[in-house]
Amino acid sequence: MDIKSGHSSPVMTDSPPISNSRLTIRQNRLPYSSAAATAISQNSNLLLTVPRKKTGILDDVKSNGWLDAMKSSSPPPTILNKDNLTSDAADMTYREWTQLKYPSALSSFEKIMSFAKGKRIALFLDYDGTLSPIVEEPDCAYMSSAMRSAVQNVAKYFPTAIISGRSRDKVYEFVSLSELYYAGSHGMDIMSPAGESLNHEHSRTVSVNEQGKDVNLFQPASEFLPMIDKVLCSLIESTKDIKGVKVEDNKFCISVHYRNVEEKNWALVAQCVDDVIRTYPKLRLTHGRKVLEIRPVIDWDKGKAVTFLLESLGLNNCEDVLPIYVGDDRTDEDAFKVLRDGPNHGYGILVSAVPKDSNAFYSLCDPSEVMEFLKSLVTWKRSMG
Ligand SMILES: O=P(O)(O)OC[C@H]1O[C@H](O[C@H]2O[C@H](CO)[C@@H](O)[C@H](O)[C@H]2O)[C@H](O)[C@@H](O)[C@@H]1O
Repeated sequence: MDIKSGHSSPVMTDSPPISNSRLTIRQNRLPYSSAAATAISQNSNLLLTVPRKKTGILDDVKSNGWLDAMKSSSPPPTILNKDNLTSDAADMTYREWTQLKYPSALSSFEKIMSFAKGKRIALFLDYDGTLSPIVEEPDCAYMSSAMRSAVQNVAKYFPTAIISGRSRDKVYEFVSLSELYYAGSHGMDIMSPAGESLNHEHSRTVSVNEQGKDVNLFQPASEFLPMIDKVLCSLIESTKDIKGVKVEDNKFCISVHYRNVEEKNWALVAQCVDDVIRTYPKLRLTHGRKVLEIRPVIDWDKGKAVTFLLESLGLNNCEDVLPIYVGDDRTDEDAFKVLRDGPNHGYGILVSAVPKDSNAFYSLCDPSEVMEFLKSLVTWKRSMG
């Protein structure tokens, strides 16, 4: 990769840049690592008494905490909505969390807007769990038309980008608003609205299908496409007998969903993924909501995509700019961190119905509150004249 410019550049890194809280298969030895395999092959007694892949998987995965990471990756459906909290205690804990740690962006709206006064707002929105509710079937994560209108309205006043782990095509199909910026594949596939440029020497112009309008693309991981395609085929093949698994092609990354897999088979899903990707040191694995995500080991994530887009929009390092990022997933933390610690100070807003630690400043409970927040932004902007 040879990307030279004043813009942030993706750089190959040797070790997987994953935070400590995020457990990975590679960091946590899985059953049947090469060391274990060597030990077994050197001891024929062991070979007889420890049947490969039958016992040991669960024990090893459990002792590494890896299965716990898979279990805790998404709140159970019973507590997904604020109206549905299972007990008064849970309700109280959530309220304390919003009061003491991550205040509601709706209750704090005036405070946020007093800080925004005289500033240009740039808006970044995650898709799944933020604009659409989490559902069992990834292909059915539709956005309501009310939410689409809210996004459309807010984009009339503020530059708005959708930043998603999904492929850009897929998220564009769901959102269907041509006036937005889109960053698919966790920011590795960035597209300007028609007629706009990303202002980067390595962006390229392509015609988009229906109306043949020109858009500008930036794809820092394009050299990994052949490898990702190969891994995609292997993963589809190796998991085909596990009921409920869904392998999703997100172009520059792959999602292996286990939401609909019986919990007793989660270790098997992990094993299949590890078996395939262990021979690809240029790929890394992260955890999403009941999903294992495989992507290239480049120094690029949703946070980098936010910085790139601010640069493209000429809003980088400007004191009169307030970026706001709304997201629900672990991968959104990279963007929250950039807005919290980087030169482009702004607000991360975590969408969560359960208390959790985050680099965000504020919180919203669910997509319906996200919609309310977007509408409030529009009302505020109109009231400013
Ligand atoms: O960055 P995002 O827009 O939040 O995308 C992250 C992943 O979202 C999707 O999976 C999640 O939502 C599904 C639909 O609600 C749900 O069934 C699944 O369990 C969740 O993990 C998407 O399918 C993935 O490809 C994205 O990476």
